[in-house]
Amino acid sequence: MIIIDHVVAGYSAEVDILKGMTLKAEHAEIVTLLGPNGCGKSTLLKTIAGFLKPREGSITLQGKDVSALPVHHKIRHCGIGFVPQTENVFSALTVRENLQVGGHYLPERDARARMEELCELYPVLKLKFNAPAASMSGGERQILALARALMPRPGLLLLDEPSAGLSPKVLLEVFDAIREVRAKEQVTILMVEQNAMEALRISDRAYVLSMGTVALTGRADELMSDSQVRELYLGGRAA
Ligand SMILES: Nc1ncnc2c1ncn2[C@@H]1O[C@H](COP(=O)(O)OP(=O)(O)OP(=O)(O)O)[C@@H](O)[C@H]1O
Repeated sequence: MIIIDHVVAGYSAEVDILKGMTLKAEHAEIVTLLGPNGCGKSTLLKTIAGFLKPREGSITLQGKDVSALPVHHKIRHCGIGFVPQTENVFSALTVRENLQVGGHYLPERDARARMEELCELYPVLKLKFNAPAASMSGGERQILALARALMPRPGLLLLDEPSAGLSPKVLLEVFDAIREVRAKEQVTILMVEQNAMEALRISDRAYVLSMGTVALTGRADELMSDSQVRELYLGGRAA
C-alpha cells in the first residue's frame, strides 16, 4: 500500500506544482490519475519515483517513509517500478538487452529466469527476443517498457500514459497487458492516463486532479456511470 499524504513538490523552490496532494493505492489495486494538461499528474509520479523530493508531506510505502529516498534506492530496495511517458525503451538494444537493463542488479541466474517468466506472460517479447526494440510497433514497445520495469518484481508500478500515441485497438492490448500482470503478480499500479474511459474500465479506483490537488475520487465504475462526472471530468462520453 502506498500513501501520499499532503505532498507539496515542484521543480523550483519558488513554484509548487503539487499543492498538498493526498491519495493512496491499496495492494494490487489499479488506480488511475486523470485530469487536465498541466495539473501535475506526471509530477506526482516523478515525486513518488524519487526524481523530485517533497517539500512538505510524506510518501509511505508498506508503512515505511520513502519520501526522501533517491530513484535508484526506490527501484532497488523499495520495489518501485517506473515507466516514463517517453523514451521508455532503448531502441538500439534488443528486447533481451532492454530486459537485462531492467534487471541489471539481479544475479544473472535470477535475471534469466525472470526474463523467461516475462516472455511467457507477454509472448511478443519471446517472438522479438533478439530483435532491436526499434523494430517493434508502438504497442509492442510499450509492453517491452512495462516488462523492463517489471524485471526486479516491483510491488508498485508507476505508469505515465501507457496508451500515449497508440491506436484504440492497440491501446486495449496494452491495457490488457497491464491487467494481466496485476492478476498474475498482484502488483499495485498507479497510472496516469488521458484516455479516461478506457483507463477506468481496467481500474479499481481513480483520482481526478486539478491544479496540484485532488478534485474528485471514487470507484472507477461509479465515476464512469455518473453523468455529471463524465461531463465535467471525463470528456462527456457515454460509459
Ligand atoms: N521539468 C520541468 N521543469 C519545470 N516545470 C515543469 C517540468 N515538468 C513539468 N513542469 C510543469 O509542471 C506543471 C505540471 O506538469 P505535469 O507534467 O505534471 O502535468 P500533467 O498533468 O502530467 O500534464 P499532461 O497531461 O500534459 O502530461 C506544468 O505547469 C509544467 O509546465
